[in-house]
Amino acid sequence: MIGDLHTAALVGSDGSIDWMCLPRFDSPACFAALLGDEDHGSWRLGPAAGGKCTRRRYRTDTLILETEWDTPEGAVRVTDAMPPRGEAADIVRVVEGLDGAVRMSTVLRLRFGYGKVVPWVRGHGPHLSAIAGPDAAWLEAEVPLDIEDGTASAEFTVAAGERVAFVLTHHESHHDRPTAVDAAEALADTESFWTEWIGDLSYEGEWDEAVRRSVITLKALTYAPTGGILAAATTALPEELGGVRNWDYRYCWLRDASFVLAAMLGTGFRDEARAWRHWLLRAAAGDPADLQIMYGLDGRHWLPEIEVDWLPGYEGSAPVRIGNAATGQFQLDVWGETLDALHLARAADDEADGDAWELQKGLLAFVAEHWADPDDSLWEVRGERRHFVHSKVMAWVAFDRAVQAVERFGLDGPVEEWRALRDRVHAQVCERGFDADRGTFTQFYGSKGLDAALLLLPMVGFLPWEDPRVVGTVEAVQRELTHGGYVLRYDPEADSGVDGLPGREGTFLACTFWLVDALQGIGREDEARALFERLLKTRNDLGLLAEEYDPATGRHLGNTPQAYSHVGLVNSARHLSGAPPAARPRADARREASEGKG
Ligand SMILES: OC[C@H]1O[C@H](O[C@H]2O[C@H](CO)[C@@H](O)[C@H](O)[C@H]2O)[C@H](O)[C@@H](O)[C@@H]1O
Repeated sequence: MIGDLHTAALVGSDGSIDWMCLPRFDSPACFAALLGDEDHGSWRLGPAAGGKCTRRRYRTDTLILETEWDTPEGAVRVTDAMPPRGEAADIVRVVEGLDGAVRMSTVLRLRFGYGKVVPWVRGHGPHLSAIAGPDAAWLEAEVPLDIEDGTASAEFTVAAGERVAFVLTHHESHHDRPTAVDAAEALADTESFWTEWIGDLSYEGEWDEAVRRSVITLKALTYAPTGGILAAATTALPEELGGVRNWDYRYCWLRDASFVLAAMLGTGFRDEARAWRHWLLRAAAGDPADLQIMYGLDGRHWLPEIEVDWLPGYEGSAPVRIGNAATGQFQLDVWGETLDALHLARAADDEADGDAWELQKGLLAFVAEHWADPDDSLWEVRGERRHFVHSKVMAWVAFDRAVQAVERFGLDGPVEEWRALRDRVHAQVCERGFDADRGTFTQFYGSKGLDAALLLLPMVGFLPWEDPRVVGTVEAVQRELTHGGYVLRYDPEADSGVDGLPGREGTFLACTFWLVDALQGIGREDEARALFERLLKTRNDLGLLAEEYDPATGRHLGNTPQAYSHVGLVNSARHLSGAPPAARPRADARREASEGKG
């Protein structure tokens, strides 16, 4: 991935950019080969003989990608970057001869509108323009280009020490052509931006390189103009190859963003936390009953889900979806996660209240009225609504953080009512959500299934780590919900199918990081470390993680790179390096546990 905090592009190991939406992450793609073939839009730049690179890496602590090929003719490097956004979006690609003289080729197929629209492509001396509908792009190339059927291509030779630069600039078609950036200056600006940004990192634990790459990836998934945080940079990468579990993640989930915020605050990035809080206050303004579980990058509410029939999908995994119908779901956990994130922000930042507290009181009134309703859960199931245990626990979190806001921070509110609600939810979960015969909490009240989200119960302070019900749950998840040593979110076949979808899916990387934290929390540190090391090996060659992983094939599944997974990596590294594995549980929960009460 390269990106400019407005959008991102995915570059293959063959030097082809196969995914890119312009001008924003959630705009229609102009390169959609990832979900079809090269005719759905791609830009290849590499040796004319083709093939995968010999090696690639990010230039230290930046999003500047260096891809190198060793060939029989010599060696060559392509450096790709998107400089900080100025007048327009730019992609800079610089070919550099390292050894010998290598024959190179480039083929640019711009296909706007998710691969459907072939633009008019015209040459203008040393550059070309491509225009269709609202989109226009200009390519500055230092080699002559052939143009045929909307495709621009060139073959050229680079000898050691020579450089050939390409700059692609996008703008709305009704605007004049923006000033093209200078490739060398743009690379220098990109390097300065990232190097300065990472300077705020306060992490001093083990696995420093992996943590640095993960926080850079999280930053790259933020939309700078609004502070919104995306779940992932792609749509429709399948959770099962050939299956239908293909969703659009180019939006801001309150849950995912709350997790990112906690990881960012834990590693010293307060500006991002503040920007996200402002985004949240704008997005959630209005009636608290209308709070959505997700919004667009700018806080927009309407994200209708449609299926794109001209894209065959990644390795034939159809449908390709744009938009996300989960927008309209009731996921009770989101209120708890949002209130927890604002609670964390309050503890870290003096400016965190004001309007934010008024919003929180409104959210609490809603939870007080609806915590006993069945919901769609954090897994956004498309089956029947249930009384999901994790959702109820997050309602407990909502009231717990409200009580703490009054007790610790002196804010105003009906604290007695919140205390009473907190106790009622706690008692109900312990009575109806725990299966004493199996010694574990269950996915929903009365369920025979398990849920990896139950690993979070001690993390949020619902019960202490040493409580036998926590230990039993961690052990049950490890025993029954793992595949090849990695954790599934839940068993889609338990309870006659909970998610309403056909097929199965890969193991969920965020949940596997939660198991690392849980093993450490219950005192099995060696196992936690071994699992963490194994998880690090699932990163791709650039340190990136998708949403899911198939241990049988060693392949990533689901959208990529995914914020959830990188949050998991950062948090587990912090915990294993000595940060407490959770906000410490309430003293009274500890006491109740030791007295054997619910
Ligand atoms: O499994 C069905 C659901 O899958 C997606 O949701 C998942 O991704 C979200 C974004 O990272 C995450 O917040 C959620 O916990 C995950 O289950 C998809 O977005 C849903 O539409 C779909 O129903």
